[in-house]
Amino acid sequence: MWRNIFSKSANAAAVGKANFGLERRFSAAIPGPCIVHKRGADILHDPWFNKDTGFPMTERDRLGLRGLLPPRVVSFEQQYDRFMDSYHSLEKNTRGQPDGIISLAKWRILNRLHDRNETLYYRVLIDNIKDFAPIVYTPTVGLVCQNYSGLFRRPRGMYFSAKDKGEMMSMIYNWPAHQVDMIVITDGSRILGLGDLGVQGIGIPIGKLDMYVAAAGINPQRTLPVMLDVGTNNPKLLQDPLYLGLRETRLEGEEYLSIVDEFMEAVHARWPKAIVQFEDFQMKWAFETLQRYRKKFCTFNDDIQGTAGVALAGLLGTVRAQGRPLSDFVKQKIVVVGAGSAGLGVLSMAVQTVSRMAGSSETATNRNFYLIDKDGLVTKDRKTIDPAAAPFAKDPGDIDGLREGASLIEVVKKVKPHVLLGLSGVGGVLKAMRESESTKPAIFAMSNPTSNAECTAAEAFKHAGGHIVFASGSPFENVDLGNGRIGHVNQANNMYLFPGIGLGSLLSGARIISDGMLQAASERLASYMTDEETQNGILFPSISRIRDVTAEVGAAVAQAAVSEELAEGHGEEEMVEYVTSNMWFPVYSPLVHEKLDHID
Ligand SMILES: NC(=O)c1ccc[n+]([C@@H]2O[C@H](COP(=O)([O-])OP(=O)(O)OC[C@H]3O[C@@H](n4cnc5c(N)ncnc54)[C@H](O)[C@@H]3O)[C@@H](O)[C@H]2O)c1
Ligand SMILES: O=C(O)C[C@H](O)C(=O)O
Ligand SMILES: [Mg+2]
Repeated sequence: MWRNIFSKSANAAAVGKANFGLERRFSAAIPGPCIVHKRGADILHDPWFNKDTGFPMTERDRLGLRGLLPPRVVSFEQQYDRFMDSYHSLEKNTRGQPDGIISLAKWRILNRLHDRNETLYYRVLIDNIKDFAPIVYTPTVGLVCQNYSGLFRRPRGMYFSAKDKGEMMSMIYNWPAHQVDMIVITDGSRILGLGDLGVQGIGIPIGKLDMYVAAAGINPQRTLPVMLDVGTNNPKLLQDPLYLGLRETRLEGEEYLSIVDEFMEAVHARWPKAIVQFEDFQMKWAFETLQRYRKKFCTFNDDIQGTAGVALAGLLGTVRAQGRPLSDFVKQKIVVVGAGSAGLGVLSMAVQTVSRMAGSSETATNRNFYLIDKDGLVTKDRKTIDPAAAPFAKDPGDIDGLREGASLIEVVKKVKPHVLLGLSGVGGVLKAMRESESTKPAIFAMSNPTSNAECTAAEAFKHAGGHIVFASGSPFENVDLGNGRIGHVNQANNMYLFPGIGLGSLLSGARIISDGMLQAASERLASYMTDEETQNGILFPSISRIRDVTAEVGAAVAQAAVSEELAEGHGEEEMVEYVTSNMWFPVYSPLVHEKLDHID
């Protein structure tokens, strides 16, 4: 019933019964044969096809592998168990060492498997997503990026640099896969909350695409991580002899945009339907590239749009957690700290939602939202204000004694917000939240990685009170509040949405990714939780349910695309089933060799 509250929702309309008319893009759970164009040792060295000791004898004969492997054939299950045993031994052997050392050791063992045998890698990742996501994704991926030049062994993905200008249209054909569906690109300029890491930021697209495979069932052979190396302004990296990127300061202005334009043209010339996700671009380029490409290509910016959808789902969940009707969202007082791509993305989606609920214009619905950046409360009195932040600047007449640049603590004390949402990496305000007007105030410490979180979960429950709702961008353990009470920790991370946004767009064949599709994604995530869960402060599902959540989100996105006539129709009832049945799942497929000169 709750799902129908958004009466103007883009996904509300049931759509026609016709199939999308697309060929099935992903292999189904029962594997069909897989065509390979190589033989012998070349297959053993190709992680897409390698089965290690798992090649059956018939296949060893067919592919010229006899004698290249020890004679015993080991089953997939045995290989799986052997890997997990090694992983658990590593856990035991590193116990007591510093966290960073342990995390990197875990990342190395997983990365070695990734480089050797992708089928086994993705199977262990999917089955153990709760334990492995914090290693291949946030927070360890941040540490990997920081140490990337030293950790580098084998390349993964593609690197387009400022030196490749004029070459990209041909370079794109160097990528070995015939079809690419999903691309995640970064220029390394704002990696999590760690700043400009230049070429080392490639770890982020790799980690995001791992989540696409694990959560959305995108075939890994159809994913492409991309680094756009336009230099770095990080003085440490510029002086580091081991640094693997261009040792030049970043391109700016038209020079910068011409590189991104060339990349986008090259990608879409080869794979016209590929979806491009922009990730961890500094704010000015995040907004600029989104506006530049979103009407022309199927593309979205995860930090602006994915984050906004996840935060909105959490904000709506907070209203439910407070035992109030969803329509009370229009009355929620929300303080957002951080006026960057993420904070502004959240605010604009929240404003759109309030204006839809209240049936009023967006300018009239800003009253309850407060924006704070490194210079304090953002008001119209500010001398220079970023155009993207301007719509959220407070009217000095509206802020009841607060002034331009008021500190976070002043704002929280005065406003007594229902929700404090951090996307800036700054903390220190928790005690003030005790004075919130809400019976169940919410704290969203969304900055990543863990070291940049606005506060830890334990600090939040200790200082703001055991009754709060808490969510963080990076994972924390639940908190023991004593007397058998548990402070539940939610992970408010865009990983709950971007895989479904990509999957739903891909399967529907949508031409672009519209606001309606993003809104549908967010609402489906919000409605995924039961009333009982939200009342217990559980706003987001456990990550172990991420494949199921992603199927739901993907279906909502596809339905919204259909109802906006951005894609062709499909019956609502079958949509989740259709999406689920198109998810790739890692099993060994029989390999069949085909000579390349037999292909047209
Ligand atoms: N949980 C998630 O899903 C998620 C998604 C996107 C971004 N993030 C995290 O959010 C953070 C910000 O990302 P972004 O893209 O908006 O970055 P950004 O660089 O565009 O913006 C950072 C903002 O923080 C503000 N800031 C810096 N110091 C401050 C201070 N002392 N007090 C108040 N504000 C201050 C800056 O003025 C700026 O407005 C990063 O740590 C990122 O990892 C999390
Ligand atoms: O990468 C993440 O974990 C979330 C988000 O995209 C971020 O930039 O922090
Ligand atoms: Mg990001």
